Amino acid sequence: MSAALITARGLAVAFGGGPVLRDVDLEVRAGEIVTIVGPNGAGKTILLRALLGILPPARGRVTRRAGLRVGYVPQRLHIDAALPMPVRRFLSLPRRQGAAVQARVLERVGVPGIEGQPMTTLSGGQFQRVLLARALLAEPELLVMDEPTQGLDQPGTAAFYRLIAAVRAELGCGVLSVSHDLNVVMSASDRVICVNGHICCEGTPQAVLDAPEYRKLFGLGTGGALALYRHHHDHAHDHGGVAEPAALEPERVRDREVG
Ligand SMILES: Nc1ncnc2c1ncn2[C@@H]1O[C@H](COP(=O)(O)OP(=O)(O)OP(=O)(O)O)[C@@H](O)[C@H]1O
Repeated sequence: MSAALITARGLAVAFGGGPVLRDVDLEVRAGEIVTIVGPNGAGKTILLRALLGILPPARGRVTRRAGLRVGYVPQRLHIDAALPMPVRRFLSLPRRQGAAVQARVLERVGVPGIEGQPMTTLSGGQFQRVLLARALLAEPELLVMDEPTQGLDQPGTAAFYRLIAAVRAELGCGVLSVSHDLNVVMSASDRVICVNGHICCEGTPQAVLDAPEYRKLFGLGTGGALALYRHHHDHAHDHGGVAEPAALEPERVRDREVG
């Protein structure tokens, strides 16, 4: 197996009120698609930011491979509607990119020829693809994405993840993303990590897909992915004020989704 691109050991992140994330051990290797799932406020974005070195760890260590090229697709990006920002200018932030390079990368992400279109007039799917295009300009060895399909419908989401799979195959990059699209995550990831203030559970989606309980649940809204929690979740949460949402309580989920 290839060496890790990025590794966290005993990672904790704290703000004034105490740790929001603790005891995180993880690594992402070249060519691997790893997806972080978890409830709202679980610390997913914080984890990405700590891995990227934007937030300092309160404890533990993050190691990035020397000279690692990272492409980052942020969760939200507000573009001021009053600011004329055509796609071509956006793609040249922060580094100027030539027309041919821009045309190629837009084509690559499935939105050719939109260089002149203002960012504010793009559809949700086009906008996300332009964000991805900008991240790809870094020729990343590791692509990090924070809820890249937020606001997209199911087919749009599925298409986006198919694109990510193709990009991974082409570039051989590692992909680390946060996602709420739990059913899609199941088929689009090599490994799923469930975070709720710490790593609750992790594993291959296949192991979960093979479980009879999962098959029973699969396809029923978020039921399939919630089966993941049910499958591995064998401990209580009593730490640091991070609440365990009722929606993730295993048996209740089962009753609600199957019954
Ligand atoms: N700058 C900050 N100062 C203090 N607390 C913060 C700060 N940023 C995040 N937090 C807290 O850290 C916790 C984790 O936040 P984070 O944004 O990582 O959640 P998340 O899992 O990405 O949630 P969501 O799915 O809603 O995006 C939350 O309780 C949040 O309130």
